[in-house]
Amino acid sequence: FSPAASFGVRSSALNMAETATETKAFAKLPATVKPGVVTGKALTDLLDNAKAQGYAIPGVNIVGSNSINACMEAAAKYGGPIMVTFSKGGGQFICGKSVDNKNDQASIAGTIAGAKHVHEVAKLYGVPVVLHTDHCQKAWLPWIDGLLTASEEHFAKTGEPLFSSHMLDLSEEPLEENIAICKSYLEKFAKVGILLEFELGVTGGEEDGVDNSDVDSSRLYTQPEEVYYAYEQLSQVPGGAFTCAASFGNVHGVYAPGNVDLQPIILYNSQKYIQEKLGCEDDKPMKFVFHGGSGSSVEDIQYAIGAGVVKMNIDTDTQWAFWDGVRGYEAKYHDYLQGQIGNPEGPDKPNKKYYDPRLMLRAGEEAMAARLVKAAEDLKCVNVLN
Ligand SMILES: O=C(CO)COP(=O)(O)O
Ligand SMILES: O=C[C@H](O)COP(=O)(O)O
Ligand SMILES: [Zn+2]
Ligand SMILES: [Zn+2]
Repeated sequence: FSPAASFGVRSSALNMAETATETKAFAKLPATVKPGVVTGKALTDLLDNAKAQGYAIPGVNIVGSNSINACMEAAAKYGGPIMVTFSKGGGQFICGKSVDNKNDQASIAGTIAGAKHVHEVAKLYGVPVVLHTDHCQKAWLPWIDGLLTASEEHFAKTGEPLFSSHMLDLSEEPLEENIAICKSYLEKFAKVGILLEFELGVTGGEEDGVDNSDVDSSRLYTQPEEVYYAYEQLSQVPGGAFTCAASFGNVHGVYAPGNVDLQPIILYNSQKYIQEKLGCEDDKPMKFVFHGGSGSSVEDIQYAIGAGVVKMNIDTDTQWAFWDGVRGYEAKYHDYLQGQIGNPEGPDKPNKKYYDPRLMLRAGEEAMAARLVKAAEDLKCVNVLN
């Protein structure tokens, strides 16, 4: 099974250029996966490896260079890959909230700026980084169109797209329309080696400002027939690579115990159904994505990995971690942070060394990175590089 067989096709001139500036390969990962941004065939190789070895990669929502760097710092610590994920709102935030976002211009510019930051620095962290975008409903497709144009330009220059993968979340639309739009985008993505993540069913809680807390609970649980329909349709795209965000009761956010009823068995049932329909050897033909990872139990997470989950999204818990780091900093240095001058050491003592924003932001980064190391442990994504 190799839906992306044609990814990574490059001109021989580009191949020669790559040999000249050779980057070291990782011992435990396929040779195509190198430090820096991972796209095309290298990405499908990485996900195949995750599926075969039984680990999943953290997909982390970021909002700027602090959270992006915390992701890469964590990946270097736990010794595994990371997926840096831009939401439309996160991209807009990187551009700056004061900028008019007409026609998604700020979201597009900010997401590209964030991606370029990663392209520039990722190799210095020595880890494979997947550049991904999060939930995109139908009305937001112009955001993805802008990013696709940037990837096409990047591909023309370098033979690789700017972004590794995009999620299209058309689960508000009827299944046939959802998959038809996904298919038309996958045709464009495949030409430049971008992977598609599509969604079936609804992620509960809040999803990019859409409040799904009242949806009929049956919509929170995807049916195996829907997964097979999507698989069968999207497999028709030459060179297309895709993952599926199926709903098994996932909810964005963290709630009091008893409010979320995860049923990852749905993923097993879907795999079994597809395998029977296809008559294939692979007992996990679909690569699944676990949304709403925050607050999930290690048991549910590892069960889902056994059913073919290769990525888990985490946002709320890393938001909390970043804040908790800042909060801890403020608590520790409270008496040095009440004015520019004057602290417990004397009324004339300057406090510049305490209120420099880098100090509290660094505390946030450290706490976020520590939370991501824990996530990677839960996902069995530790020490998979060498
Ligand atoms: O699914 C997510 C982003 O798409 C993250 O969900 P959580 O905020 O629940 O971790
Ligand atoms: O599910 C997580 C969302 O994609 C994050 O969206 P947001 O940045 O608009 O909060
Ligand atoms: Zn959705
Ligand atoms: Zn999500």
